[in-house]
Amino acid sequence: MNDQGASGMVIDCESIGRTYREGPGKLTIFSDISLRVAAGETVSIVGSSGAGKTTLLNLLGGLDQPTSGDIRICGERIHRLSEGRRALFRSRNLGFVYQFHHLLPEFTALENVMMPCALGQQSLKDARERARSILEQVGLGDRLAHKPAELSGGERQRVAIARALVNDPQCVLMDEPTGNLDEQTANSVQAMIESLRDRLGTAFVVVTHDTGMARRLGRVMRLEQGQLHEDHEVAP
Ligand SMILES: Nc1ncnc2c1ncn2[C@@H]1O[C@H](COP(=O)(O)OP(=O)(O)OP(=O)(O)O)[C@@H](O)[C@H]1O
Repeated sequence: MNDQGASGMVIDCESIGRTYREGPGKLTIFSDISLRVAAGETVSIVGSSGAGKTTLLNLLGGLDQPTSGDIRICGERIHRLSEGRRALFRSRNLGFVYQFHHLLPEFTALENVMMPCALGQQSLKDARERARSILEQVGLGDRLAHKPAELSGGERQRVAIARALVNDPQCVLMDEPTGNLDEQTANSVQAMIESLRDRLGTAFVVVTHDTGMARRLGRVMRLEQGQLHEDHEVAP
């Protein structure tokens, strides 16, 4: 696991911008966004559709390159790493959860959660033990051998969260983690994220349209018209 760099921040981005080419012109989504997230902190990012929330999350996760500015994750400028080193860095330090679980249908819950361990140094036995333990922590100790089709929507999302946590990342990036769930299931997944946050000391950055969930998770930032600012109306 990397340390958190000189600033002590898990995420420290300074004045980042992302511009897309659009035919002969350019589309600037944002040009000057700064964000710092401390170890164990949970930050939700809200904002209207098309504001650039997913774009920002992809930059934080090293899945996209900024047009300008500096992104440090655990002290490392990920956008400057080669593709191979970036992939390794991501697998060691970051976890990802999306609106749709993206589990592999032919594998069991346990095998799906073990997958990210394949990039690491762990033995198969250690990886299985780690995956089993994290599945127990998300309340799925009795669903290890179930394939995704044999799980409910909420259970699948719990498996996806367990998979994001299996390598003990410093930070988990979530894009609409409850967006595909009914209200009751969304509430239970949200409660689980809160409990993991309190127990594991992992930082979470959660993109969501659910301002109620954002408020309950803690610090809320709003991305609007290219600006990211603290949202005190939504904040508790
Ligand atoms: N690869 C791309 N090329 C050009 N434009 C893009 C690309 N990816 C995203 N965009 C544009 O960037 C803007 C921001 O998109 P983004 O998906 O980040 O918004 P969002 O805030 O996450 O929206 P939503 O809440 O609807 O998911 C949109 O106008 C989108 O059309």
